Amino acid sequence: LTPQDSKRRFSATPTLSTNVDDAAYAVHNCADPPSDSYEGHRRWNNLSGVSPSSDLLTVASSRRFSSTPDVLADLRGADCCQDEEDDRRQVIQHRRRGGSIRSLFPHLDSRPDDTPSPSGTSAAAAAVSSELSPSAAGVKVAVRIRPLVERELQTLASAPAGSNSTVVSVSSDNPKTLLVHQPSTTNILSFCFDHCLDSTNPKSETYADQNSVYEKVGLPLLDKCLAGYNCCLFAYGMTSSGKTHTVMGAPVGDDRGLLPRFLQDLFQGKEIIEDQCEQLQVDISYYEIYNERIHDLLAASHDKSLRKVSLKVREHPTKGPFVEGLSVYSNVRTYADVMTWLALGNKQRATASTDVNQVSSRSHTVCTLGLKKLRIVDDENKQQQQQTATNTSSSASSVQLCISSRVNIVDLAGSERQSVAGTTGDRLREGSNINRSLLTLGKVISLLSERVANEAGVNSSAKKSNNQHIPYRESMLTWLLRDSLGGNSQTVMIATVSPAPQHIDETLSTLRYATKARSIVNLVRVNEDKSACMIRTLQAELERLRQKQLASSSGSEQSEAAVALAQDNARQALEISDLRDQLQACKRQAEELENWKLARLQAEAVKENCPAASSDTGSQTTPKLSATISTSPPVSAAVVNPAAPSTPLRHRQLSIVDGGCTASANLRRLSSTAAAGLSAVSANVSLANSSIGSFSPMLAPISPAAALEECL
Ligand SMILES: Nc1ncnc2c1ncn2[C@@H]1O[C@H](COP(=O)(O)OP(=O)(O)OP(=O)(O)O)[C@@H](O)[C@H]1O
Repeated sequence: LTPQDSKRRFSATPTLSTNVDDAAYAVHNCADPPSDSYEGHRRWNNLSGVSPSSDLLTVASSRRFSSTPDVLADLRGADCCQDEEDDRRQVIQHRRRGGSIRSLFPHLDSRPDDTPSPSGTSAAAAAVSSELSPSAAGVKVAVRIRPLVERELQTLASAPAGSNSTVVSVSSDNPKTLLVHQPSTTNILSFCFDHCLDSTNPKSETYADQNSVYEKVGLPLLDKCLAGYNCCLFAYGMTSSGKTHTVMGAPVGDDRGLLPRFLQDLFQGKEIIEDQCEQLQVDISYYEIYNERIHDLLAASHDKSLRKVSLKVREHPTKGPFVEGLSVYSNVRTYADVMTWLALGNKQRATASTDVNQVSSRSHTVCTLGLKKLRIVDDENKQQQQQTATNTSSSASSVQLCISSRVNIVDLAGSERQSVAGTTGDRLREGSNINRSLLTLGKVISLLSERVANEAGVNSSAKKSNNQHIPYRESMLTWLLRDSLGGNSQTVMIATVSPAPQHIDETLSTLRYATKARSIVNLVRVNEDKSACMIRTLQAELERLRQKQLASSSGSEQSEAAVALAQDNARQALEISDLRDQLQACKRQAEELENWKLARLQAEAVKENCPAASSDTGSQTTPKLSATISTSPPVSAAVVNPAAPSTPLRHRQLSIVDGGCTASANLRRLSSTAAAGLSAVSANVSLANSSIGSFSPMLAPISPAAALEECL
């Protein structure tokens, strides 16, 4: 960093007493975004003056330590608080704008919550087991074409007229197809990838800036790692093709690379997750593989000898290869904190100038983020746990591990030709080591893609090469990335290429590697703690039982209603039966009336045709009634009540009406002999001042003679 640069950049803060403050300012407060990536490079390297405090050194020796605010404050000064506030404000603003958590982080939906499905435990258990069982996930490949750089433009200026300035482009027909124009043969080769990102011309509509690269490549990985999958992103390409620009870019501003953007969103997501009774614990480690040796980039020491101590790779029986003694900063709280660690690592990584790249990475760097999603168990849940797990009641913790994942972001050193890079001495040795490890990486990729082809039955020599050994341990890089290549990881390769004709061979080589990498299939699964999984299943079971109990209690309410309804029905049935009885009675009355009419018609017929005979025969068959009306003056109307002949005669009454006066007589059966003449009076008729309104309206008033006839 030249004094002029420094003056320009830090003009806003005239008195910065320590290098630590400079570093913090460079990371967090640079108001002037870098004009190009080289500027960005320098900005990261500006942190070379960071000299961590002795406190940090003491903690660092224990290798695993927490990323406490004091430690970070030592590294970057007090300005951090402002950045934390900014992060928080961003999230709050998003919420105020009505933005939902889900819209910002769709992955929050991808995990099944604890609410059991109606079908109960079996569904919950099935969901749990399906998450834990591995599924196939192909390695995704994105290719990014960087713009021509100054050096390439100069070379082109001296090229013969009419020659192509760029030989790599994205097909206008298919955005996933990359076209390479071979200048020597005028052939056009096409390659297919998951994303083709053209960053050659900022004025083009399809220009892929840093943000669109992040959204296409980084954001899906963020979703995956928050859902509990291990993830890996590695940038691959020749030297100076734009790997570091893509992964790191500048620490601030629009030129920020994929990793800072990823971290920013991760920490925004952390805030949101923590609003939901969950915690997201983020650990960070950062190392480089330089000349096949591993250096801890976060071994924050001013002592250079300690900083460059070579660490060893060991094999954990279940977790696989790991770097022994690597510093891991646990529980990093904010984006500002994590950027401080990243800045420290970037300024410690090995870079040097070559003929093709002024700031060429001389090592592969691996930034590893360990994520742990913890659930804060409330008292109710705790009680439930105590009930289910009787022995653990005293040790029930208030925090429960749900899922964990590991993210490796790898910025590989670029392959280089000695003749082009113009390297000698240390640079040459570095270059050959870089090439050797990249060669092993290429071999591993080739063998893995062959294995996939064999399994698919594409390769004829299937049997032979299916069991072929994959030489992961031939280089540190492939050994440490074993899980990312053919293991349990959602992996993305971002291949960077230069569009310049003079790099066409390296470009084609990169694209062929990328094509092979794209055919690798990993077996991925959610890293969920088994006990958490068990607790989740038990909670689902408990909830199912609760729901069942709730349903049965609401069932008893229903049965009460059913009883009331049944009683109602019974009441109604009784009423119906009453009505039916009444109807029957009415029908019977109607029948009696019919019968009576019939009898009357018969009597009339007998009287008209043969009165003597009829009386003889009638005396034998039908008992007759007779009455002498001895009223004076003679009555004008007579009514018999009731009219039905089936009613016993003694209950029937003859009423004789005359001008409002009623005479009534009880009818008596006469003997058959007496019945022969109507003169035999047997009815006692008395007059009374009573109304006849009580008589049935069914019987119309008729003449006294007719009334008597009816009685008979
Ligand atoms: N997309 C881009 N837009 C603008 N400039 C870019 C882009 N990609 C790369 N560059 C420029 O190209 C040069 C080389 O980029 P970078 O250092 O990222 O390459 P590299 O692949 O990491 O190289 P090495 O392997 O040597 O480290 C830098 O000056 C950088 O600014």
